[in-house]
Amino acid sequence: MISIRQLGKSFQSGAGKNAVRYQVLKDVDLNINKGEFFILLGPSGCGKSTLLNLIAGFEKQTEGELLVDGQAIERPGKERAMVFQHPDASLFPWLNVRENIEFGLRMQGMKKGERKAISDRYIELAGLTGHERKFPRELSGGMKQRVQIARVLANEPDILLMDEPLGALDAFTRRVMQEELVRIWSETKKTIIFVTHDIQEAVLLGGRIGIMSIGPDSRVFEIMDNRLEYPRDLTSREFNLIQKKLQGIFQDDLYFHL
Ligand SMILES: Nc1ncnc2c1ncn2[C@@H]1O[C@H](COP(=O)(O)OP(=O)(O)OP(=O)(O)O)[C@@H](O)[C@H]1O
Repeated sequence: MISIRQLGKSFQSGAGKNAVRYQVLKDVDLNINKGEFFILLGPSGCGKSTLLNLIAGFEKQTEGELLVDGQAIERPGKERAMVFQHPDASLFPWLNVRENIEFGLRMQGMKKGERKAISDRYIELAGLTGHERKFPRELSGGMKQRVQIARVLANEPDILLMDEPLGALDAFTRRVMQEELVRIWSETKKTIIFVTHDIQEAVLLGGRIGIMSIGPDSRVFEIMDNRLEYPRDLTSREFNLIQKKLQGIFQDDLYFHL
């Protein structure tokens, strides 16, 4: 579904004589299949968000090829939706939960009855039943994130791009939301590309885990298969083996010289 070949992205800082180019990504090769839960894992600053922004069409690559269903990505598209770490940045404070979820549908000119049928479905799926009339300021962090996910899903994208969507939540809420996300993914069969720097979260969620090297010139240098059954047991021996294997990669001196 998503095919990435020899992808590179550099940014220029400063101008004229003082201009400096920083090559964030170089030679990224990656295929992501329809319906998979794919994790991009790497330390802070390695370029995970940059790669996600390229797939979203928010940025343009400087080298290489990025295709979705055989088409080059030139700009953001309805079939790709981003879920950000901080829902406050994307929710409208003057709209209640239902109105926020229906926003994109209203912009498309969809009639009220049709909109309600769709928002009902995603309100239920995201566990927001009973909170439809609340405004963002009246919601907890986890609930706001549920609204953002429901709103994105209501627009029926094929691909969900999630940039550390649970990173701002407390540990307890984060665990609940991780489980919820697995449930939503298995019920909707969406393709998810999920960015994290948390190894445990990667093992808990990912079917495949793409491990990124430290920047500059970052790339996905290894893809680990994770065939553990969902929902996953954090305390199981198999879970801990995969987690340890990943920790080993990041602690190895070789990692810093990739
Ligand atoms: N618009 C930009 N202009 C210049 N440099 C940028 C820009 N966006 C990102 N970078 C640089 O690219 C590098 C990778 O940033 P990016 O946000 O993709 O990393 P990340 O792995 O998502 O980090 P984190 O986990 O901390 O969010 C950083 O060195 C950053 O300074």
